[in-house]
Amino acid sequence: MSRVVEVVAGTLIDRDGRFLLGSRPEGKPYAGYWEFPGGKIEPGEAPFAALKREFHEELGIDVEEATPWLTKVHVYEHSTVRLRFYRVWRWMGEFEMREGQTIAWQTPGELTVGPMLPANGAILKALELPSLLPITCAHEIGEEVILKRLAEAPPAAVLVREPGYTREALARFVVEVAARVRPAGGKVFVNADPAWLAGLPVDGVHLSEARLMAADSRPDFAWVGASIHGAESKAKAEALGVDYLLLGHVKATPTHPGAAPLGWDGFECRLADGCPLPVYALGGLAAADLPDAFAHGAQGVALMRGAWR
Ligand SMILES: Nc1nc2c([nH]c(=O)n2[C@H]2C[C@H](O)[C@@H](COP(=O)(O)OP(=O)(O)OP(=O)(O)O)O2)c(=O)[nH]1
Ligand SMILES: [Mg+2]
Repeated sequence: MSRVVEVVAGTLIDRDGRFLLGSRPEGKPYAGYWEFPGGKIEPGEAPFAALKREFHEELGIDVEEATPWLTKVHVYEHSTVRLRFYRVWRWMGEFEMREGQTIAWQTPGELTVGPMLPANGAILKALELPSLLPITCAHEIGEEVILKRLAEAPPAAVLVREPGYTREALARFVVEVAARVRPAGGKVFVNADPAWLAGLPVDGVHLSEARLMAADSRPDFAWVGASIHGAESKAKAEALGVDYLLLGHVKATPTHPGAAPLGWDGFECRLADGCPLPVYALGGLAAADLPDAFAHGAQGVALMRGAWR
């Protein structure tokens, strides 16, 4: 394979959750296509330094706080690129279109500009996912408290996971969850045999690591998630075209008594070389762990007991 061109790109996220796209200027490959601002890393340059330089050169703004996100290798006709996407949380300065480009603030899932650079599909989907993913544990704390919480504050997405439930019990609970979450625009994912979900009001299926490893094709749902523990299942999830991953456990949790937690360094290590999919950190975590999760490349935090306290 020819040399891989190292690229950084940044997703600016504003207070309303909108993100910034720019059009590629005339004279470059894919001129007129839309992209996240960024560009090639210079020899010897650190990725974050390259991100700051590119934003200054292209938009005249200073990136003050950014965290690493997805990493994606894509083969174009003109070159093979390794794209390191960052989420940019804070910046200073007024926008100046220094390359004659156009910019547009966009709402996740409701793009009004196009076409987008072909490598960017997974990142657009990741932008539709929240930072916090609550996971149900009605088998431990009862359904009532969970359904009450969902009604009071419907989350942007919820993962139903009820080991030990019969097919009928799970179906009934999923309908109750969906009735509280979906009218507010939230997504319902369910950890179950995909065949159990036919006809139920769900947005996605979540595959346990065992189901992921046994799957020979992507289940036919708008969203497919998977739990992974290491490189083998991560590779399988990428090959299957999964949309998001859960990786843990980061801290000690009653779900896995006796098994040593990964810690944040272990979590990051499992994603060595980056991951083209958004990854939620899981296991003994709370919303207060979000800054650590972002700093270690996570999409956010998946909460089980911590979501319902
Ligand atoms: N900036 C950016 N580049 C992307 C994205 N998606 C994607 O596939 N790419 C590819 C397109 C290009 O092959 C490469 C970025 O190179 P570039 O031409 O923008 O590089 P640059 O800003 O340093 O420009 P130049 O100085 O080389 O003209 O990465 C994206 O979202 N943002
Ligand atoms: Mg550029």
